[in-house]
Amino acid sequence: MSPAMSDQEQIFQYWRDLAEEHIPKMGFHLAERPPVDIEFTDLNYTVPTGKNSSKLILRSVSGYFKSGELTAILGPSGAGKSTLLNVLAGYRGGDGTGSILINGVPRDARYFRKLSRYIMQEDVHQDGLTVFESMKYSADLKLGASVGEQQKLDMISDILELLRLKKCKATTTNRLSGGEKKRLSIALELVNNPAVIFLDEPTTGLDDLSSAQCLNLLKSLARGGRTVICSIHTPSAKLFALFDNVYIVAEGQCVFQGLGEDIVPFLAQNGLPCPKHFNPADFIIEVSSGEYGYHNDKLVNAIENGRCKRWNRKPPPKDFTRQNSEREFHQLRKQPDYGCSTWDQFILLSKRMLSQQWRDINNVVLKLVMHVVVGLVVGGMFFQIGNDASKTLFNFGFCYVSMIVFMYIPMLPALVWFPMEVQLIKREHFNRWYNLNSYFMALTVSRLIQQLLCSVIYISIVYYMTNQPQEWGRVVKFSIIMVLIAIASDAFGLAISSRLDIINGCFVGPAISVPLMLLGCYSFGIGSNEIPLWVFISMQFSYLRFGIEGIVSAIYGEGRPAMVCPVEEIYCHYKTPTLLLEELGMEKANWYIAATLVFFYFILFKVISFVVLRQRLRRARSTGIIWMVGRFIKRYFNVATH
Ligand SMILES: Nc1ncnc2c1ncn2[C@@H]1O[C@H](COP(=O)(O)OP(=O)(O)OP(=O)(O)O)[C@@H](O)[C@H]1O
Repeated sequence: MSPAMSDQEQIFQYWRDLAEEHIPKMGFHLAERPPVDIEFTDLNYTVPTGKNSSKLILRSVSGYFKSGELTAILGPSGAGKSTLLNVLAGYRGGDGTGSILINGVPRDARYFRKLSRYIMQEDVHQDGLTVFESMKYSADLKLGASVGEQQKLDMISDILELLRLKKCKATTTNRLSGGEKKRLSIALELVNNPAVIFLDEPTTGLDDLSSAQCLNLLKSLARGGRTVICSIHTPSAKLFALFDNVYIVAEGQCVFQGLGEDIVPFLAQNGLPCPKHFNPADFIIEVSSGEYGYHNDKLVNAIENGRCKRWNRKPPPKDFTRQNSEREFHQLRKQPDYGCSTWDQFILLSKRMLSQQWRDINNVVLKLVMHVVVGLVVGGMFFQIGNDASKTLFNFGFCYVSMIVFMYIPMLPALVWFPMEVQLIKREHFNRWYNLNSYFMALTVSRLIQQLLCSVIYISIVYYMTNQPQEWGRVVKFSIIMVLIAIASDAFGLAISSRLDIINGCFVGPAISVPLMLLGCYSFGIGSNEIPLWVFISMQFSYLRFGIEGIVSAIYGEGRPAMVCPVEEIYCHYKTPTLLLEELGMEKANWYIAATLVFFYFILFKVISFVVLRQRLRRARSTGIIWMVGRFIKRYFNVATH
């Protein structure tokens, strides 16, 4: 060590030399990348906080993040680190202003997303898949058929080796430790060798050793010519020495940008000497938090809110030329948005969803057993009444109960499961794994298979036990309408939960079902002529109305002959099915129309959840009706906060 070095510089040098020995070497398949430098100027970002109010989170910040460097965005809690990262990655951009240049050219969000990856703070992974399978799906989706099978396997092996995940290759993702989950998040995004990697707090929840290993890995990725930018909470001196560039944010403004070891002279120049043996990262964060009085304006001015490059004195890596980068940019523009076609994505996603569903064997068994038990209970309660003319109204009760069973059983799991799934979709879709069309098609198909199986089990039990008409036509029609109700209810649950979180969704879903059920049965006992016009119009919005019409038509419609009146009964009022249909207000009900309308609602709910999800993934603030409905519910009926 040079004797001319200050104490802090010597400490820095010591940690840096030590870290150098631990930086892993890149595998063959993570070849070096041409440089992608990011420069931003006068970036402002505002979020709405109320009807007429907003909050300015980023205030005219500027900065320069070079390729080949590991950059840390540091700052006190709430300073705006994650927001800056989100805006730079393009994850949020709704109400932002300012310029972002990529290699000196204004960022085109669409192309930029092809060369960057964003690793979010939450390590949510696809349950039920092993580490290797997750990597394989990632490779198949992102690289498609353009890369041979053996090449993909070699690449996966390289990445798993680099991230020390080889030993847990066969472990399912839900059994991984926190550090392993974090490394898997990084591994999944390394598959197509991105040039820019954003990471939101990659060391949160990790112990010192795992944090060091994680940052060493990021450093090695940066060495390969990538631009690696992460937000991070106060790192130890040892970790801090790993960063090539640090960007400190306080109150949405930049208070320092440059080499970590230059923080000490920078602060000293501004009359804030860092105590000896004090971690400069801790000190500047304490200063910007106001521990030693208010100095932020002075620091922001000194660093020109990020415009000053004086402290960013590290030369850019030599090996990469801008020419290469421009060539790569040009090629990127020609590349399709996704690694494989919509059809291939659909096949891969369906395969993934189906294997996840069937591997969660406890859930499959629970669903099947539940349908058997409910079937036996309903069948037992309405035992052998289907052809008994003295129990016709009671049998109508069976039809109604079956419809409610097929509404609640598919809807409630969708309300609970989908908000969690949305977090995964956000990550995978943002990082260009697949488009939403193929995801939705795969989701629909994969859920349909289990629903069909469960429906067949329930229907076989109840239809036989309750002695409904043993005519094939009626059996088929009853089964079809029941399955349609089930899939429409599942789609209804997904439509709600694609906008709301679990708590609000579980409140709103059943609450909306109540009027739908009431509208479904409104005319019972009064006949169709007595229905007020406004109720009649409202009834058209209840898919359950068409559901019950379909069930009743299948059982009693189309000229069913008179039922058997038991000898012990003197008089059976509803012996003739047409009389029952009149009293129910369903004399004009037609099974084909009812089935078509339930199917129409299924499609409508699917379209709603698709549009809502697309809007959420785009992260654009719109004034659309769905956004407003979501805001309204969150604002005035948010049971999650009460
Ligand atoms: N949608 C929003 N509505 C209102 N305020 C918001 C919103 N998003 C962020 N903020 C506020 O903006 C500020 C910066 O948030 P951000 O998450 O970027 O901070 P951070 O520096 O990453 O904090 P931490 O280190 O605690 O994660 C915080 O005060 C936060 O409350």
